[in-house]
Amino acid sequence: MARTTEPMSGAFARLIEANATDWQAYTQHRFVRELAEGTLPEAAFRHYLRQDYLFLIQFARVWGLAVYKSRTLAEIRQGLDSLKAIVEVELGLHVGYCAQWGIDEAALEDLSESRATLAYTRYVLDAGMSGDLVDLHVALAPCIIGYGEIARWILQQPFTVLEGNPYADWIAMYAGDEYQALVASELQWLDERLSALDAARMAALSNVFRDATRLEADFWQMGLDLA
Ligand SMILES: Cc1ncc(CN)c(N)n1
Repeated sequence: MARTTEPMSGAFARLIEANATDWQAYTQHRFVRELAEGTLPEAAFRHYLRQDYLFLIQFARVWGLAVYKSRTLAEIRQGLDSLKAIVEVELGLHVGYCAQWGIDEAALEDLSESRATLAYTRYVLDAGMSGDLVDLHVALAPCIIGYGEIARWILQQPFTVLEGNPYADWIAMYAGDEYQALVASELQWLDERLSALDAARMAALSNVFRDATRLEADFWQMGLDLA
């Protein structure tokens, strides 16, 4: 598990710096702190897990859109690999994990999306539809890179308790090497693309990043509120 949070230094870091307050409100949200302490009410976590299943389905559509928005074969492969990873691996793991929390697959099939899930997922789809592949990846960054940072942050906090913490598996999954490698490759992709852009384009992307970050924070809040 990754136990250090080295500060980011590439072009993507500029998006975080420009939206530091929103980024902190998301990555250090009360939901995250209570996960780390193991004090999060289980009903809140179950609600989050259910909605996250619906989130992942929409997330698969986002990668389908990324394939469509690709200009090169390498980009098509990247989108396709991510789409396959969600549909063939992540959703299966999520269903298995939900079962451990007493949520069976039939119950997942029956769910309807909360407003926070709708708002966030459709925002990302729209950012991709109306923009290009960079807009799409920037809208996804709070999701992909954010969870990696959250897991690393949790491991560094003095209040974090892993022993006997019902959420320890969840923390380990996002702090684990496999997820952290995904984060590193997404960061590299973004750093390469963003470093070539001018200030006006970066300012527009910063707004996309800010909105998606706020919608991630709302997703945590939705879990706390059981909304
Ligand atoms: C809402 C949300 N955001 C991010 C992730 C992790 N990619 C997730 N599973 N769910």
